[in-house]
Amino acid sequence: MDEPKVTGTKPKMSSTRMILLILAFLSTLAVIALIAVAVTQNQPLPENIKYGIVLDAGSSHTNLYVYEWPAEKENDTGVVKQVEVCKVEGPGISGYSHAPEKAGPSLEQCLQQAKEVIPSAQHKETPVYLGATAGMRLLRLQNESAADKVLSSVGNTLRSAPFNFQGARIITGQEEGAYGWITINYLLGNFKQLINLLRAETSGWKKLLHSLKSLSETSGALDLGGASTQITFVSKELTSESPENQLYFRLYGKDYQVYTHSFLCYGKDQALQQKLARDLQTVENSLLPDPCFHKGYERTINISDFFKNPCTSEKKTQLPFSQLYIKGEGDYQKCRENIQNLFDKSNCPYSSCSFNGIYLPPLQGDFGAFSAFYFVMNFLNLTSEPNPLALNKVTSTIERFCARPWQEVKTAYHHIKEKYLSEYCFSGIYILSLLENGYEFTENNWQMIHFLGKIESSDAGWTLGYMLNLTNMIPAEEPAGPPLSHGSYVGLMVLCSLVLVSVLLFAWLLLHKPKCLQKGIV
Ligand SMILES: O=P(O)(O)OP(=O)(O)OP(=O)(O)OC[C@H]1O[C@@H](n2cnc3c(O)ncnc32)[C@H](O)[C@@H]1O
Ligand SMILES: [Ca+2]
Repeated sequence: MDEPKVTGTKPKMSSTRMILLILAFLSTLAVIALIAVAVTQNQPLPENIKYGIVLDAGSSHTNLYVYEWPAEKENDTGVVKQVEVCKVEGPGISGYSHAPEKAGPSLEQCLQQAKEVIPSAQHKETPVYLGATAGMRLLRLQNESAADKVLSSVGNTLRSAPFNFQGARIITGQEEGAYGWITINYLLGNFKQLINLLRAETSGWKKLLHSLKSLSETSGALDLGGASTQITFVSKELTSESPENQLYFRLYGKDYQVYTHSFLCYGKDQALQQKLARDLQTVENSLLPDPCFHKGYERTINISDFFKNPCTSEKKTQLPFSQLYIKGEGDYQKCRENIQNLFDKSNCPYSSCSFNGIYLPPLQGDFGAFSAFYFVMNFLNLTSEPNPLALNKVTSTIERFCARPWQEVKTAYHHIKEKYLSEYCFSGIYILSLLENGYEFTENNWQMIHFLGKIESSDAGWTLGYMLNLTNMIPAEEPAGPPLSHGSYVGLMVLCSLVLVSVLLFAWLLLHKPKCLQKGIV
């Protein structure tokens, strides 16, 4: 009698078990699908690269830079990098004042190079900017219409290139200083906030600690061009005495109070012109013994156009000769005394000054010194990092170099352009004088100066900061991003799924108490 009951319940039990088994199987499948979707959906997309071009039309020459960055990370810090630099043949654009129509065509070869680096599908959307610096500032002072013609010629050439032309203009000395400061701090990762560091998958503890140190610190910027020089740094003691030297930035959620000044005529070429103009005041005949050039070195200078330059015009004198013959003496001490006269320390209308009555708050923090600061110190082997050399070592090296006869120097460095080689002695002494007499660096804070040409693959200079600003790539506030990195996100998904499977399994075991387990428990 009992038998039918037994045979009646048995199939019912196994079908429930079957359903549960199917459910468990399906939920496992669902979890696997969930993980698969999470992994593939959040896979970093193949990188969409964007490009930008900036032409640095300096006084001595023009450089074209191509930058690239991943489109998705536009607002992150430190993602833009230089992928190409092209040196334009010939002089800087201000050197075309007598034939302005030739200024534009001089850029064509480098534009061609940019066309080859940037995929043609992206040419139209790639912005191109030209910023002219001190050479054009001087030309504008000397001959405004010539400066306009030069700018219009370069504008026409850039407009006819296949890129997105965004303008060709003379930037101010303030901009030049500020963008140089932005460039080096962006490249050094000094604008990085803690959240960015935690988000970055690649940053190890070492990197994290290094960046934590610099979280509250920025590096000052020292730029030495051919015609002007800039000093820019964050100063806590910045007063409102001289508003034209004050800048305020809010970058990535932090406020910066920055001091900047650009000294026109204090780039290394114009400083030499100024020095010669002073020498011409006292010269007795057309022969000038010059302690800033090597013994045995000779150079002839044409006097006719010499005083047309705004950097020398104040010193204009009538001379009974049209050519000046310079004869090198190679005397560090005499040259230093001669150059020191370029820095007028006699009058300061502010609480503290650098020179020529220009406000300078107390120097603060590290400084990155680039352009000719780097070219010259690098040639003299004085850029030693990470342990910068002491000031007395730097001075004695320059002194010894200047004392070497010109023939010996020429033979030792026959591969270096004679124009550069002949001026390293003057430039080395000028750099020391500018930093020590001008800005009052001493042996105590000299080692805060780091001479740098590049930071990773990018040249130190104002161009990157200029582009970052004009393309709105440096936000005022910290951009909101995903709270977790891709790796952490996938890990979390896997963990959640495993917990889910375990819970389901546990629930099933509780509901059904398989005999084997019951026995075990009993
Ligand atoms: O900023 P401005 O004043 O407009 O000038 P620039 O932009 O043309 O100035 P650079 O920094 O390019 O160069 C500064 C000076 O260094 C010189 N220079 C460039 N490369 C050099 C090298 O390898 N060795 C020595 N001097 C160099 C150049 O001729 C200038 O006199
Ligand atoms: Ca420059």
